[in-house]
Amino acid sequence: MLASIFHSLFPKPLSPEEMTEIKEFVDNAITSNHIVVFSKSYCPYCLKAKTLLKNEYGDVPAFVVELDTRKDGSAIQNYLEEMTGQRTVPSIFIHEKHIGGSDDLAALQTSGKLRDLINEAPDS
Ligand SMILES: N[C@@H](CCC(=O)N[C@@H](CS)C(=O)NCC(=O)O)C(=O)O
Repeated sequence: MLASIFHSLFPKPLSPEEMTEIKEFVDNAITSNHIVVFSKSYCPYCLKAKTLLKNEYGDVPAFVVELDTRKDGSAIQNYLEEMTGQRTVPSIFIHEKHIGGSDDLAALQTSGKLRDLINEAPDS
């Protein structure tokens, strides 16, 4: 218990190889899936975003990465922050475009733009 608190406060620095693996995993997730949600399993904003996507766009599979269930979760979160400027979860990508978090997703849905964004062909 104390050890796990210590390691979460002072994580072991990653080797360059581990960092490369993390970047490849994130970049590949974003380029290979129409919708990607970097999430935490206990996060209410994440649940709201995942529920909206499931209820409204269940036919478009979303790739969900629960950062709190992975050893490399905080390294992924650091990389996402470096890439997008956003540290909070959910961090959502649609057709490789970073659209933000749960509030941004909900605003896009309310304005009617989310459907267009999800339906739009990736290379159009
Ligand atoms: N307004 C943001 C709020 C997101 C938010 O506050 N998420 C919390 C988790 S519930 C967070 O990322 N906290 C920092 C962390 O977990 O590292 C949204 O709509 O996505």
